[in-house]
Amino acid sequence: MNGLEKLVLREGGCSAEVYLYGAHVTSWKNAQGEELLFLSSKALFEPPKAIRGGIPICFPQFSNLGSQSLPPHGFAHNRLWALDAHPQLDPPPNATAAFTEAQAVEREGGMNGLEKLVLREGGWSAEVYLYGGHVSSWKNAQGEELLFLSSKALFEPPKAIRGGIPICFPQFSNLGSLPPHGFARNRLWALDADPQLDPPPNATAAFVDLILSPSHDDFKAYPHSFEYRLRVQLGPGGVLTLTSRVRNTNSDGKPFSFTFAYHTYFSVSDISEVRVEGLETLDYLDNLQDRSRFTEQGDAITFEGELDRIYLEAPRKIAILDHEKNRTFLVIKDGLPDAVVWNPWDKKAKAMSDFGDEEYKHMVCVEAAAIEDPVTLKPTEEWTGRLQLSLVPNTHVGGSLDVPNAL
Ligand SMILES: O=P(O)(O)OC[C@H]1O[C@@H](O)[C@H](O)[C@@H](O)[C@@H]1O
Repeated sequence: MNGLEKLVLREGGCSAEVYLYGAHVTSWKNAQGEELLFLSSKALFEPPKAIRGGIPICFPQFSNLGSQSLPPHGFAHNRLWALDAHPQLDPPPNATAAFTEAQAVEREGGMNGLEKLVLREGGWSAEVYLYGGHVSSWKNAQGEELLFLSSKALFEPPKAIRGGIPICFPQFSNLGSLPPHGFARNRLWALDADPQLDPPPNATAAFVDLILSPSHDDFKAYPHSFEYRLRVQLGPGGVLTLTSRVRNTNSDGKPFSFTFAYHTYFSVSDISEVRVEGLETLDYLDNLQDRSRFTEQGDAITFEGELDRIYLEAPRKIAILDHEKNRTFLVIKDGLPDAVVWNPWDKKAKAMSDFGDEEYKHMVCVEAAAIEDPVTLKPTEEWTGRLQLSLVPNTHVGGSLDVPNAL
């Protein structure tokens, strides 16, 4: 209500709602959806007024039984509470009980005061900025950063963050009238209080749900109503999963189309030692040659210069082998038929103000995407595009790297 943030707990068909304002439980429903708490139809969700109904917390004073200087029932019910990242209380013994993502998610001030969420799971961590719905960091249990983030990345809206996982939506590159890569990466997303998606079955996974709806200006440039929900989840073994759900909420009965990419920047030790496997023999559009169509000939993609290609109908799994680090990134994609591979090399690196001259040596973008056939949604239809990233050791077989087995 009134933009106040709430958390929704769900368990076995039952649900409860908790507002950060007042730490106020406002709803408790049985599996038949019947409300069990009273909430006045005239309740105001307007701080500093307390919410009439639900479970207000009277603290540090009940009624007027105390100091005259405290308001009746104290002040806890009129304050904005925060998610507690270190609750010093065990999770519920019943693993199916719902508890807030506060268990493993910390809300912190990031660069330039932009807010970020930190997910933690088994020593691994990931960071997500509300600005851009942008994953800026993914670290293993040894604290090594697995995503590339430029030392010159600007955290200055409306500039996109250079590195991590920018989201290209509703347009990839300049394939349309919108700014390059659309606008999702330059907007402030909100925490999604009602993600309409069950919590991960594994209760230990840390996750956060974000939502983006078009602003007035976005609507002028892209005249469609949509809800874009993004879940970022860090699961056991450090598996990082991004699930995007875009719904057409147009009331004019019109469909709309978009192109999309998870523009993932992987951190690699030396680009000239990197191989991308899984895209061999595919057709691709070469962005460096007016998007002309070619067929990949080599047995893996290696890098000796600038490369900027859209591989069409790419398989679900792609591997990025980092020879020097003896490790492989596995990219698993669903709902995303294409895959972009990009390295700017030296000249283009120098031309980018938010990218170090030599940094192209330590990054490669492999982007799960939907480009050649734009996604079209009729009103009420929803599209899901999922990206799953994991890290495995390289397997050497007779001197060559045997990734298909790992896949
Ligand atoms: O500088 P931007 O807008 O973040 O784009 C970076 C690159 O993104 C890639 O996805 C494109 O294929 C490239 O052509 C582009 O240069």
